[in-house]
Amino acid sequence: MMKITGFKSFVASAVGRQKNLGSINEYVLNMHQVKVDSKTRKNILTIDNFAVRPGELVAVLGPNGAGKSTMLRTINMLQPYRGQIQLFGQDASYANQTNLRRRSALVFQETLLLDDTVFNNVARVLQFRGVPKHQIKQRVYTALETFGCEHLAYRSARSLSGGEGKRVCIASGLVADSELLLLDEPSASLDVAIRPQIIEKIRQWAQDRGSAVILVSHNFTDILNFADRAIALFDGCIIQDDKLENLIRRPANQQIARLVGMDNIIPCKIKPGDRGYLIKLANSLEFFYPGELKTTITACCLSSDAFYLDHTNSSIPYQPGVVRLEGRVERILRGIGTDTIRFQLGEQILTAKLRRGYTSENIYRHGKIKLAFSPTDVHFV
Ligand SMILES: Nc1ncnc2c1ncn2[C@@H]1O[C@H](COP(=O)(O)OP(=O)(O)OP(=O)(O)O)[C@@H](O)[C@H]1O
Repeated sequence: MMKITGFKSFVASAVGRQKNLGSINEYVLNMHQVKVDSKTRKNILTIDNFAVRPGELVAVLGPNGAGKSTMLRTINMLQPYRGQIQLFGQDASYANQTNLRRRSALVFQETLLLDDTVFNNVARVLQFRGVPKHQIKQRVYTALETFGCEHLAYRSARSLSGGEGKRVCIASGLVADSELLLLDEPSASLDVAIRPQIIEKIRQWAQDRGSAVILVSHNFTDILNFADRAIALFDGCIIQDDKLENLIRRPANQQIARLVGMDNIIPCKIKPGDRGYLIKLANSLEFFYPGELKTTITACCLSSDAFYLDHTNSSIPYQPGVVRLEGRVERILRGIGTDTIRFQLGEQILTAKLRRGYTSENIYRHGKIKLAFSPTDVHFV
């Protein structure tokens, strides 16, 4: 009787909390007002709201020490926290944590394997989840094969190289087909040639099984190949949570612009006019911007692929919708298909990416270069 009363009050309080956190099956993860402190430091993590739907592929970006690993550990209930975390519709503070852990998997940044064979390390994950014995061998081999380590099955985990160990950790993390995968730098210590394949295999594996993934990575190529959505974490707080494309093209501030590798971040001043704004860049270039802008803007971001070669006569100084400029070529970095041109404009060095055919014939180091861009390709922060 006591147990039933206890259960009823647990359900009632869980239902109360649920109102803050949305409907039960809509999300695999829902964080609300979550704070993590350590003994020596406050606010390692401060997440107001963050939710992940089944099957979503979310990347987490942030500089060293931003709180990315802490975030994954907190979601995996390895870190004390205040606030509300709901996993698979259940409040993580009150539900059976072992059951919740069986439905998610964390691949740590460090290679963590027990002193046993590779096969036994991976098989243990399935044993912990109560998978019938007769299924274990085949599932372990499928995971090992997918991540290119079936030949290591009976090697001691201690004898593996860094990259081999990492692949075995990925196989262990994915073998149970969990509904939520938390991956902390899965491609770190993998060689450059194999990295895109492994990331693609993780993506494919997750999509085939409808698993949601939260991927932490410093490697921007991994993120581009993997995620649909990305969050930028600074000082433990989510600064931007957006489609990956928006995060790259429309970063919320200069820090994120730098983090996503925005090539040209140019300080600017803006002056309101009749039909828009006059933009004065620090390198003395001025142009007219026809849209709405916030008055707090301090810089203009221009992706290197927004530039194109200006073949027109520069005696036509102004044409609506086009900004023209003349710079001095400092460096030409030859690439496949496109060349990267570093050029000086006023006091600043800017970067343009141009199609190879043009640059090899017409552009020389220390020569002049005439470029143009559209004001609508500029993003202001
Ligand atoms: N137990 C702890 N005590 C004190 N500070 C801690 C503790 N755990 C983490 N931190 C600090 O919290 C911050 C976030 O650490 P975390 O490992 O989550 O960062 P990260 O974004 O994963 O960094 P990296 O990209 O370098 O792996 C760091 O400044 C770290 O030093």
